[in-house]
Amino acid sequence: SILCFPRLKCSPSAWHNKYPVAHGSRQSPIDIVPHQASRDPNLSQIVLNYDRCTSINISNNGHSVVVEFDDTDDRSVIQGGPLDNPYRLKQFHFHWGEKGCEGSEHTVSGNSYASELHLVHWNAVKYKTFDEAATAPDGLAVLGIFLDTGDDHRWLHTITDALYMVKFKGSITDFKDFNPKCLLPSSLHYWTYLGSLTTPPLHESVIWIVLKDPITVSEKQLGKFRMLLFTGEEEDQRLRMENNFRPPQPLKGRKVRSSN
Ligand SMILES: COc1ccc(CNS(=O)(=O)c2ccc(S(N)(=O)=O)s2)cc1
Ligand SMILES: [Zn+2]
Repeated sequence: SILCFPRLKCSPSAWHNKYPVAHGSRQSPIDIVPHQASRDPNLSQIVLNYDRCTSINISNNGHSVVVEFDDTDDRSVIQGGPLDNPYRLKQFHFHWGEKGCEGSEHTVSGNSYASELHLVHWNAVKYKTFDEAATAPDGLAVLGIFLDTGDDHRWLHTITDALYMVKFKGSITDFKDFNPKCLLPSSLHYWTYLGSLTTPPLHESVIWIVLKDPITVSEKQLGKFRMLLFTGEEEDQRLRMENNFRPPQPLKGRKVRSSN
């Protein structure tokens, strides 16, 4: 369909043609309505053990900018909360808009944030590889963090300073010694629900943990993400990477739980 014309980006509303699960029963993102979320006293706090994490590289995959980690052992994991065992950190990436009032994937009572950071983890206790976990109902745990605009974020410059190196789709460069702990808000209070990847292949394999409190970054810092391109160096068309967020999907009876 025209919505998937090779030169144009394939829009979310057309994804169902190639990925019928796009109309599935546990798709992400969703609109989170705080007072409709059920406080669950059995939900413990989430624990992030990122102290020995090993970042490897930063790349532009044509959808977002991605920082990948060494996930060959349990050196950096998320556990607790809704998770039955530790999940290994594999990568983090961002979603953002073309202006500050939209860009996040999850919304809160219909309101968008300027951007959303996703830290992707996989269940290496139950599954042998990330790809196997990515197709299992409890295979992935993605920690979502909202980005609000305001003052400069004191550590985000380590990422935004590297973005010029990965301007084009398919570019990649070393990115060592980055600990994502510096991108966390002060509170780890969260909402959690069962969902999916928000980009194709849209696998319904994600336990979502969305932090209630946003971090603050400046418009200037966010603007640097918008100088990335969806297109490769060899392509004649230059499409700026922005609005790489999927809109909220039907809840279809799912329950959103809230930590205390
Ligand atoms: C088996 O083949 C596969 C398996 C898995 C993927 C995507 N995996 S991924 O971690 O890059 C993510 C994509 C979107 C993410 S979001 N916005 O929901 O956090 S995470 C691709 C091919
Ligand atoms: Zn994402």
